[in-house]
Amino acid sequence: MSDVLDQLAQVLEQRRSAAADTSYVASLHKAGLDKILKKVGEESAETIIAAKGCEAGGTTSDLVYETADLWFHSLVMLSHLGLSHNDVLAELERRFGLSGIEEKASRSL
Ligand SMILES: N=c1c2ncn([C@@H]3O[C@H](COP(=O)(O)OP(=O)(O)OP(=O)(O)O)[C@@H](O)[C@H]3O)c2ncn1[C@@H]1O[C@H](COP(=O)(O)O)[C@@H](O)[C@H]1O
Repeated sequence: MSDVLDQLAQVLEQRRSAAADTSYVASLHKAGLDKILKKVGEESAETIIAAKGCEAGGTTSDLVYETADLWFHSLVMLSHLGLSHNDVLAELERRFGLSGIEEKASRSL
């Protein structure tokens, strides 16, 4: 499945120099970081609402759809700043197996 992320990262990179009137991603890059962050914020809020709806007995498909929107716009944000999902995956890999409780305790030493 990470093939999808690799392929999407390539497309997002290409869109940094594409015409804004033919591509949604290019239009976000052209509009700039503040516009991209606004979309990340909106999609975060929509994901929270979908998760609450899910807990209240709503469909899981809404939550999956909104989370995909959030991930997608987060990937555009990373790409805009010269980063990719690989940077985030490397950080998750570094943390893998490290208990969150132990990590927090080590910060207060
Ligand atoms: N995965 C996505 C993807 N997910 C969501 N979206 C778009 O993100 C937008 C979500 O915004 P909203 O739901 O808030 O809708 P909106 O009200 O129209 O948005 P605004 O006008 O408020 O900005 C919609 O236009 C969706 O179509 C995506 N657009 C593109 N991709 C991928 O990016 C690739 C490149 O896209 P283009 O750059 O458009 O060719 C595509 O081939 C896809 O793989």
